Amino acid sequence: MIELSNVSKIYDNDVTGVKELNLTIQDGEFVFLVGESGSGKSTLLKLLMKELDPTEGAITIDGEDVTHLKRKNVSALRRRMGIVFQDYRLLTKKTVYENVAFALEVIEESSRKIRRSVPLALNMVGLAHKSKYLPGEISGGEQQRTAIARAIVNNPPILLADEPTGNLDPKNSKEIIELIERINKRGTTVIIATHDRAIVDTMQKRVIHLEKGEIVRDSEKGGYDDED
Ligand SMILES: Nc1ncnc2c1ncn2[C@@H]1O[C@H](COP(=O)(O)OP(=O)(O)OP(=O)(O)O)[C@@H](O)[C@H]1O
Repeated sequence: MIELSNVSKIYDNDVTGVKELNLTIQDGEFVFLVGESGSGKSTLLKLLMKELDPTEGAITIDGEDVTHLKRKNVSALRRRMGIVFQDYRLLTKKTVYENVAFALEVIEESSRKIRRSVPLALNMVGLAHKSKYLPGEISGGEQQRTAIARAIVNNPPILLADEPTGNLDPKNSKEIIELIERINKRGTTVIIATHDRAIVDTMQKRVIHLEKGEIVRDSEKGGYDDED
């Protein structure tokens, strides 16, 4: 369970990122964060992945207070999170297989575990047949699927995604969201920041709407613009 209690982030230039957020996300939930550009979606994700510390308030993940963590504890927390970005962030000189394997190499997993886990993750995202390709040789949708394989290869309980379909056409966007939904159905908690109305409207999941850093709507199931 992820809990935010009265969480605010004020940037150094006095700009409010998010303000007095109170939020509980249960294990296994699928949550969309929506709102205009600048409403605080990325700030909230960065607080969860501990790229930022809150100015005020408290964050707990699975009962552990993670409001302020030392660097080595941030690494331990990140092992429990898969993270996906709009721009994929793949290593351009490594193959699809090597990009996914790299996520395990940096946490010093055994080569046996890597040999076993990488093909499973690539199968999950439907890319086993492209494992020897470089990112520049595959489509944007396939690059994002590679990034998702990298994010889930260690079976993290939480998957965070910041505009994962932002660079994709509607068909690829739908495929990516359906893939993330399959990952969610295996039990992973999913939190996605998005502008993509069509996706949010189709999926009918929990929607948290931010405006100027504040939560203005939290619907258990709904579309992008639904009233409560
Ligand atoms: N590093 C930073 N320093 C100062 N202000 C920032 C910083 N990052 C974000 N902000 C400000 O915090 C507010 C929230 O930004 P945030 O990036 O969280 O919004 P967002 O909803 O993710 O927007 P987008 O959809 O454009 O990514 C904005 O006013 C933004 O300008």
